[in-house]
Amino acid sequence: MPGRNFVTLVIETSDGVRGVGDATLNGRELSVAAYLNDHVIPCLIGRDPHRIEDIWQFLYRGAYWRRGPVTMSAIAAVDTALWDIKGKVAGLPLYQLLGGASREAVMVYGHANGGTVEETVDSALDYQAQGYKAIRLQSGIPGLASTYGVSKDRYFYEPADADLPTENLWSTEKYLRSVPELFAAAREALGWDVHLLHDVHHRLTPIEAARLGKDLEPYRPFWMEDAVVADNQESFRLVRQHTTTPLAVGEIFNSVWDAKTLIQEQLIDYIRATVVHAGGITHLRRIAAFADMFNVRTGCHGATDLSPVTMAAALHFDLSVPNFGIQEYMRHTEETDAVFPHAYTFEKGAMHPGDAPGLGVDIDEEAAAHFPYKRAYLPVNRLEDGTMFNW
Ligand SMILES: O=C(O)C(=O)C[C@H](O)[C@H](O)CO
Ligand SMILES: [Mg+2]
Repeated sequence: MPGRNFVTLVIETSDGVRGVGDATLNGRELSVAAYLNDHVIPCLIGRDPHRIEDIWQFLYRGAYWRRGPVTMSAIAAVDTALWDIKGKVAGLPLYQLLGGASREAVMVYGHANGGTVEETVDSALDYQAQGYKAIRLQSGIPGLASTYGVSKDRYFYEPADADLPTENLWSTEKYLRSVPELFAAAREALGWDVHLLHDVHHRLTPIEAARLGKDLEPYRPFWMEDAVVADNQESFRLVRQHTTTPLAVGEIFNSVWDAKTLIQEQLIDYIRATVVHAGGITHLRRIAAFADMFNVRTGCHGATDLSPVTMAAALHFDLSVPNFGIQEYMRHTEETDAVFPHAYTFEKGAMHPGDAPGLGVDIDEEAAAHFPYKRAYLPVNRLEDGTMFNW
């Protein structure tokens, strides 16, 4: 694909109905492609495409080796393509099969970023002028050469940027000083009628995250995302004890088990698991239903490494699910949009999946063939003394 890699699965039934699914795992794309080609696709031939649940269980339980990003992204692609097929056969947009619309459209948040506070606020004003009701703020950190989330381009961001991983340097002290200043300046410039979000990208300890949450409270952020690494879900207890800043986590989760304690103990407010990395529509619905019992709302990951196929699937899910919170929206380039013609639309800070049967998105394989795979790694992060750190 232009500027980045996507793994797209196309399933065609014996009646000639075509479904598409996204299986992209940024920086590790070929592992999912191999899992699909070598282990999943042979099991699909000859099966009834309408038995979505049975096929999901077959691939999940049947593999014996459960979960993990590679397995769950591959299952997600199959599941998404099968829901697309079911919608097309029924002649209905997917959200109708999921229970129908629970709202008119879904609120999305855009990404404002810049090298300095001024640049980031300027970018946020631009998003506000475009009608966005929610904006994520990421700014360069004084004293650090480069930081995740801060793009060189105002609209398009692709962190998997090099043939071998780029190495960034990190300082928690410098970072913790800079974010409250950014939020203060943003509230001053943008006012209070817009939601402001921030992504910590797993870089704080629980007590550091607690401090940042408290420091941001006066600016009423919509959420603080990925405040700490969630491998140990209990870590969030400490953050939760100290701050009323809402917490979001889960873009790297691949099953409900990654979030069980977080949800059950109400340690988070938003679950960010999404279609492609969390087992497709079928499994994401299960996560959302569980979360709903504990007042946790959805906030699906929607960076550009999630293809327009995932974007469409997420929008159908978002429109139908009762406990929808917000949807991340990072627009794709025009070239990417041309390869994936789609029915979804953006208007006044909200999106709608459209009413085309199925997902309402397809891949133009001829156009895609002009953009061969090119290895691209996500960056890595080190502390200033050279210690490997979280990215
Ligand atoms: O969109 C976000 O919140 C991200 O953190 C983006 C991720 O870094 C990106 O999807 C990694 O591939
Ligand atoms: Mg994130």
